[in-house]
Amino acid sequence: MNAQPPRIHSATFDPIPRDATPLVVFDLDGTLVDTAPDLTGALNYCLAEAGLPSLDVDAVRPHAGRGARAILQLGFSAAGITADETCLTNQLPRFLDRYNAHIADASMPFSGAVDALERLRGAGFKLAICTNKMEALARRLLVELQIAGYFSAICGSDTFAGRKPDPVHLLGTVSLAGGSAPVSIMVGDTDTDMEAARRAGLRSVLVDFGYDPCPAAHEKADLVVSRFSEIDASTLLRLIETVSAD
Ligand SMILES: O=C(O)COP(=O)(O)O
Ligand SMILES: [Mg+2]
Repeated sequence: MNAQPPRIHSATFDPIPRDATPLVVFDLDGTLVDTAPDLTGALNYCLAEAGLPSLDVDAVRPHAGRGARAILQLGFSAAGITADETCLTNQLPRFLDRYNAHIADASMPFSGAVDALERLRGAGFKLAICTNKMEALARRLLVELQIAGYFSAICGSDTFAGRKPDPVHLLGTVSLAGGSAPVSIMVGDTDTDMEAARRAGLRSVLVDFGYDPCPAAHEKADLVVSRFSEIDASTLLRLIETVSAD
């Protein structure tokens, strides 16, 4: 059983509805789950089929949040080959089939992530996923990791007409989760996430252990954390109230 939604002391701040349940929207790759190992596995499968050398996971990790095409491009360019659109379009189904079949072989939630989900749910927060992964892949990963049940909505790059940083993606996720933007927070690892939050009018938390915590992402984030233990109910409620009072 979930606890009662925490009280947000918002009486003086328009437009937060008094009875709104706070919502935390998580990015997936590089934020909740370290997906780089299985993305690297799918890449190396394609490279091997093409007779090209494999890449180490550490070489792929900084690019792991940029989608399958970018990861394929990285692998081919490391072998000195410029992969044109036709090459990428040909490789993509192979990559995605392999990834789909091995999506949780070695991918793991980051340290403290599941405890944070448990803690926030216990404190009455709603939780959701807004990822630029395709929705079916995101769902499969979360189910295989046995954490899908935490989320009121799981929205991927193909769920709505736009994807992050298009605010349509984030606002659609908030709406599907039954949340309200003024009491919602985006937690992510890239500038794409921080920019989506800014455009959608959500508070933002940057995890600096993710795949691409660049200076622009730091600049846009309302809060930067280095571990999940820093993400607790009181910190997030304070963030909602503080920014609301601006
Ligand atoms: O797969 C991607 O393109 C990125 O996924 P993310 O939005 O969960 O980081
Ligand atoms: Mg990410």
